[in-house]
Amino acid sequence: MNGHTVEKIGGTSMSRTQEVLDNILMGKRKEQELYNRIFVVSAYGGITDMLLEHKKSGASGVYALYAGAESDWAWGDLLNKVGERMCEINMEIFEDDLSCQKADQFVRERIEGVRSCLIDLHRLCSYGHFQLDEHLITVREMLAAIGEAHSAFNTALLLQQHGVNAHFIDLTGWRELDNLTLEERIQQAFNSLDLARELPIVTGYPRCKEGTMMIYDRGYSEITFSKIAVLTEAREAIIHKEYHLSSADPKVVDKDRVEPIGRTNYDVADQLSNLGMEAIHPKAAKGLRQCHIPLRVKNAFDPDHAGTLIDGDYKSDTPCVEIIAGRKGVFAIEFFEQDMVGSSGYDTQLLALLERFKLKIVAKDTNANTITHFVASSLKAIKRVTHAMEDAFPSAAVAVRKVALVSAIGSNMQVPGLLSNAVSALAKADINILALHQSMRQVDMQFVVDEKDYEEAIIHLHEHLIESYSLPAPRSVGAA
Ligand SMILES: Nc1ncnc2c1ncn2[C@@H]1O[C@H](COP(=O)(O)OP(=O)(O)O)[C@@H](O)[C@H]1O
Ligand SMILES: N[C@@H](CC(=O)OP(=O)(O)O)C(=O)O
Repeated sequence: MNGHTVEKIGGTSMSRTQEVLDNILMGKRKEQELYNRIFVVSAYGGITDMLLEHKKSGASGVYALYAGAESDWAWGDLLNKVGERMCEINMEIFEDDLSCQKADQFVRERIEGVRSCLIDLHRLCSYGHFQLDEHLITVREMLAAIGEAHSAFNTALLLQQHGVNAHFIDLTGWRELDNLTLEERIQQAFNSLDLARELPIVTGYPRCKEGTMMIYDRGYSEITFSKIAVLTEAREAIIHKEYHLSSADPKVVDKDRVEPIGRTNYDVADQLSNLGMEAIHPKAAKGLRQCHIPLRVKNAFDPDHAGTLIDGDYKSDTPCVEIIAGRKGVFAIEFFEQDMVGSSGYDTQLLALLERFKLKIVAKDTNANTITHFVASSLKAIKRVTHAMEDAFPSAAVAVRKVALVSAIGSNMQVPGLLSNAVSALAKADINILALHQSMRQVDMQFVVDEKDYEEAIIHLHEHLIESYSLPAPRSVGAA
């Protein structure tokens, strides 16, 4: 294990550049304290959404317009807008004209390079021998890369202006003819770096043989971050976020009511990430967990606070709920088939269909004749899969409903009474529970509610299970 840290700055935080510079990148650090850190940066907030598609609403970005080919040139107009937005960001960051010009020139080169590839591909595909579908994943990779190249280039330039020996580490493989694996690309970049004297600012997007977007898709910068931490044997991995990892989303529960979480474990982090909260990408957590590298989640704007320490072994001393988290916009696909009773194999076939249409399963439940999958995907994909289910099982009834999931999560929840408290908190708030799940490991209790009840459910569960919760007194042996 080495003495350095690997640190990731998310897109929302990156947009507050001056604060990031004052709190994280430089702060009050003296010369030597600036080094022995590796920074992995995400694209500025909203940029990847414009390049690909909006992460939450699904609204089309350049990629979606190009892939959909609904309008031949709409993607080009949007690509212009991305370039303009990037140059606006440059202007906000760089006070001197020379640096701003350098940053604008960098943006122009990348945007125009990608544009000419996309136009050429369009032309090639007009002959029919080249099929657009076969190249879309490469298009997606190329577009995504521009966002992180921009933010990493700017951050390195800004630090150099402040006298720091910062290096722009471009893992996007721009105009490089090699075809390296992720591991090879990282090793190649870090082989010749002296971490004691050089501060690497690394693109959160890496181009690699495996296909970053194909395997990890959105949120990929956390994979890069985790792989770098593992390969360079970091002492600690740190994620800087917009908020403290809190007992509930501070945008839903009043900021004064939520508490930062001091410690938790990777099991809890997986549950959060499954709900889309992305405390850390599950595939990123795996590498860190296996190499025993502790992960710290810090609030980018509260630098003196130690943040949340996540490691493999932690269990809270007393049983409690640590976080209330949830996800809106989930579709419940209910598959009802009376012939299912007593026979097996239905589940395997349904899973194969969900896999074929690349639907992300967030939760599922089953009984004698019904299997319900709760999935997070676009309505278009849901319609496709339900039609496929109806075709494959003509006598089954398939119903779809939009719902929300709300979970109470904790590293040690094995105490009687928690579930009944949760259910009564929701009942008191007049919230109808559509389904509920709890596994025997008892790291989470999950409630399915109508989408309109999402916020209220989080607020009430937080109030009753965290704010005003005290452990039930143990029952004495022999009590009546
Ligand atoms: N328990 C929680 N603690 C902190 N933030 C949360 C929690 N649940 C949801 N969030 C939301 O997560 C968002 C932060 O997302 P984040 O992944 O940090 O963005 P980025 O990666 O762009 O920095 C915030 O907008 C916040 O509302
Ligand atoms: N910018 C990319 C990669 C990423 O990880 O971003 P963030 O750290 O802001 O979630 C995305 O939006 O998918």
